Amino acid sequence: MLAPFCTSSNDAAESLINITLTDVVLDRGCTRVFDSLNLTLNEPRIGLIGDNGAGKTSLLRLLCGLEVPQAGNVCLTGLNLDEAAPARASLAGLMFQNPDDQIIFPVVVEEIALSLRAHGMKKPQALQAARDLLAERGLANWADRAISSLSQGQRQHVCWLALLAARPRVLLLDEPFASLDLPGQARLARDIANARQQVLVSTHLLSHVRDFARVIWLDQGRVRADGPGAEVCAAYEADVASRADASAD
Ligand SMILES: Nc1ncnc2c1ncn2[C@@H]1O[C@H](COP(=O)(O)OP(=O)(O)OP(=O)(O)O)[C@@H](O)[C@H]1O
Repeated sequence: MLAPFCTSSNDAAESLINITLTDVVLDRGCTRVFDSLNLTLNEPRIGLIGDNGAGKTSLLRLLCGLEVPQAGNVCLTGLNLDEAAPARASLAGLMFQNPDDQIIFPVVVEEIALSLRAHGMKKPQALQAARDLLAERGLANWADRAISSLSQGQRQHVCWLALLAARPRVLLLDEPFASLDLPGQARLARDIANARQQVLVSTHLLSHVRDFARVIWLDQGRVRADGPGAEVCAAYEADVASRADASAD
């Protein structure tokens, strides 16, 4: 039997891990993305917003060890990326912007079972638990479907279920709503609200983070604003509107 994926907000608060970035410098290719970035990320729900290329994906990739900074430190629970490496998959898990960058197996049930096997389940048990998870969600008929037969939004849904099954302590979601239809967005928003883990969400759909206690607006690799979602989203929208007006003149 799987542990429940959702719990009360009190339990979510109890499972917070301390994330700090200190003087982080990150280059990707010939682009300097971050130049001395400092952040402490301790809230249960944090939104990341900003223009294309602002650094949202790069920040999420740093937190799960897919990017290594040229200088500075990224620490999870007080451990830097190297020290945290053995436990990293159980600390932080990324849902990629593009499902095809995340999905490994050709069939839905195998992809979700992979996440469960990371917790030591044997293959037959993991496959059965993956089927049970899909059935609980009314998706039993997806189990044996080829990933290649799913739409982009359906693949994103599989990625979300695989991440939930992996149960890392921090869920890093890179534009998770991008390909979802409106019912899918509502379902994912409800899942995020109920998740027992700490959640960082990057999105261009501000309605999904406006109610968060904390939203960070990244602008060309720098923190332009950081505070309650309603305030930071309003500031970003005002800036976007003023740039649109300026370019129309
Ligand atoms: N694979 C890469 N190689 C080189 N540079 C990259 C790579 N990926 C991103 N960059 C650069 O890093 C910077 C930050 O990109 P990043 O993907 O983090 O932005 P983002 O805020 O997630 O953008 P978007 O909203 O378009 O997803 C950009 O200048 C981008 O061109």
